[in-house]
Amino acid sequence: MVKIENLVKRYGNLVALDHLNLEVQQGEIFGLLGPNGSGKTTAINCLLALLKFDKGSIYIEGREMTPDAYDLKQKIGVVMQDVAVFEQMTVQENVDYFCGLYVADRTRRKELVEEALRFVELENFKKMKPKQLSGGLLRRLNIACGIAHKPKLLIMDEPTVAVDPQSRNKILEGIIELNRQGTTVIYTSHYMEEVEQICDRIMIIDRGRALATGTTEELKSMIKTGETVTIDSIALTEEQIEAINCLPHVFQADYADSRLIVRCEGAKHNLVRVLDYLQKEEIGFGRVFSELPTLNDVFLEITGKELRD
Ligand SMILES: Nc1ncnc2c1ncn2[C@@H]1O[C@H](COP(=O)(O)OP(=O)(O)OP(=O)(O)O)[C@@H](O)[C@H]1O
Repeated sequence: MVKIENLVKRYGNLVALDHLNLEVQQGEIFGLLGPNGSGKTTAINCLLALLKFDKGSIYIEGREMTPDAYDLKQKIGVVMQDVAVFEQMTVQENVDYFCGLYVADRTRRKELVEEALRFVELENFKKMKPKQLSGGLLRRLNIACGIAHKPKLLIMDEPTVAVDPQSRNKILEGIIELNRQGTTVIYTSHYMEEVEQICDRIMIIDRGRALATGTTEELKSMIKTGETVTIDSIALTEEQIEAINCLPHVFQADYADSRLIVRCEGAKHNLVRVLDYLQKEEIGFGRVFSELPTLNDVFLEITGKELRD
């Protein structure tokens, strides 16, 4: 449904997108995951033909996307990072305005606006002005404005930034429901948990480059880490850290601020082996936990830095 080939975008000397390739299939929720400044918004703005780029091409439904490809734009819904609504209009008037950019027929539009307000659960707020809404409700209004015309392709750029957990869950559930109804979704975020929760496939992006693409399982299977054991409130000597590093299936043991983090390959009894060693050496410790790999581990192994803020 969407194909981006060799996209290069520079802002002066800064290369914001560096030969980015991306393909989104019809019916999927595709996640673009990367830290702040990695190029997600730039990619979206190029995709929407809002931004000129230096090199590459963009196709939607097999047709080249250009600023005047109005019939293609008709099929797209956009929810940008910053809430963009009219302060002087009510909730209902806002949704009607944005829907009106695509749907001229008033009767049909009335139905669509009501449906969108129901979908984001803002029916009881429709006469209110945006400034009377909480942050979470305002986000939901922004979403209603983007989806009312029933786009085939919905592009959402970090729609949950600064949203309370309850509204965030509602937004994520809403995206899954829209997808069930047939909408293809491109979703950008720097929150690995929510990308993992809703996306069928994920592209990890950093410094404008695609680092890896696949399902969550595929991405996690690309890395060495199979399990991470963390032990708090522990005091270790250099020799003991080295000994832990040499335990079977351990490939990296880091110790800092009284915390030991042991990265192991996927194998049985990793935690037991570490604890056995500590017991044998009579080393005391506090909280212990073991985690399966996360997308942060994928990012960390590929880039050497954390995805988390
Ligand atoms: N208009 C601009 N002029 C100059 N540099 C820009 C401009 N817009 C973005 N950049 C730079 O391009 C790079 C990519 O930014 P972009 O906003 O696309 O990243 P992002 O992944 O969407 O991050 P965020 O989540 O913070 O929006 C960053 O280094 C950013 O500072």
